[in-house]
Parts: sequence; C-alpha cells; structure tokens
Amino acid sequence: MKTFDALFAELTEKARTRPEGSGTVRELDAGVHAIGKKIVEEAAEVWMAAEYQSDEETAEEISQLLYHLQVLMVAKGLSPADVYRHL
Ligand SMILES: N=c1c2ncn([C@@H]3O[C@H](COP(=O)(O)OP(=O)(O)OP(=O)(O)O)[C@@H](O)[C@H]3O)c2ncn1[C@@H]1O[C@H](COP(=O)(O)O)[C@@H](O)[C@H]1O
Repeated sequence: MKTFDALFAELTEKARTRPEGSGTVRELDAGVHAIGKKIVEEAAEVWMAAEYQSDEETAEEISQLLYHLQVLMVAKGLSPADVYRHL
C-alpha cells in the first residue's frame, strides 16, 4: 500500500526524470493554474461522493484529491515537511 510520503517521493522523481507518458509530467507542464482547477474539481468530487456514493468511492476520490495536491506541491517546490509544520 502506498503512503502519502511514498507517493510524494515518486512524483518528485517523475518531475526530475520526466518519463514518457507520465500524467504527472503532463500536469506539471500544464502549470499551477491548470493544477489548481483540477484540485477544485477533485474536491467537488470528494464532496459529492461523501454525500451520495459509497465509502469506497469516497476514499478513491480522496486519493485523487491527495494526488493533485501533491502535484501542486511539486510544482511549487513545497515538501511534505512544509505542510506538516502547519498541522
Ligand atoms: N495516484 C495517482 C492519481 N490519482 C489521480 N490521478 C489522475 O487524476 C485523474 C482522475 O481524474 P478524474 O476522476 O477527473 O478522471 P478524468 O476526468 O478521466 O481525468 P482527466 O481526463 O481529467 O485526466 C486520472 O485520470 C489521473 O490522471 C492520478 N495519476 C497518477 N497517480 C499516481 O501517481 C504516480 C505517477 O503517475 P504518472 O505520472 O502518470 O506515471 C503513479 O503511482 C500513479 O498511480
């Protein structure tokens, strides 16, 4: 099972090596504005799933929101520690 930190390390490596076919690289190239829109879209999907769908579907939507938040962190050069500091 993948953790938040393990996914972040994977995405950081993708940004560095830019492998062919990586959705993360594509999203990073689209820029912060596009990533931000994706975050808002995923947040709405989390909300709708929590109200109207199963716990499993809600968990999946949450995982997608976390992914897009991490892509934004990579785009902005923020580390998990920068975030954890505020928790
Ligand atoms: N965890 C994720 C992940 N969660 C969500 N997503 C992306 O978010 C999209 C889900 O968004 P939607 O539900 O809106 O589906 P969609 O509308 O069909 O998606 P789009 O057409 O908008 O891309 C997926 O299509 C993926 O592009 C993810 N993309 C990648 N990962 C993981 O990130 C790592 C690196 O991935 P790559 O960079 O693609 O190699 C791998 O471990 C992946 O498993």
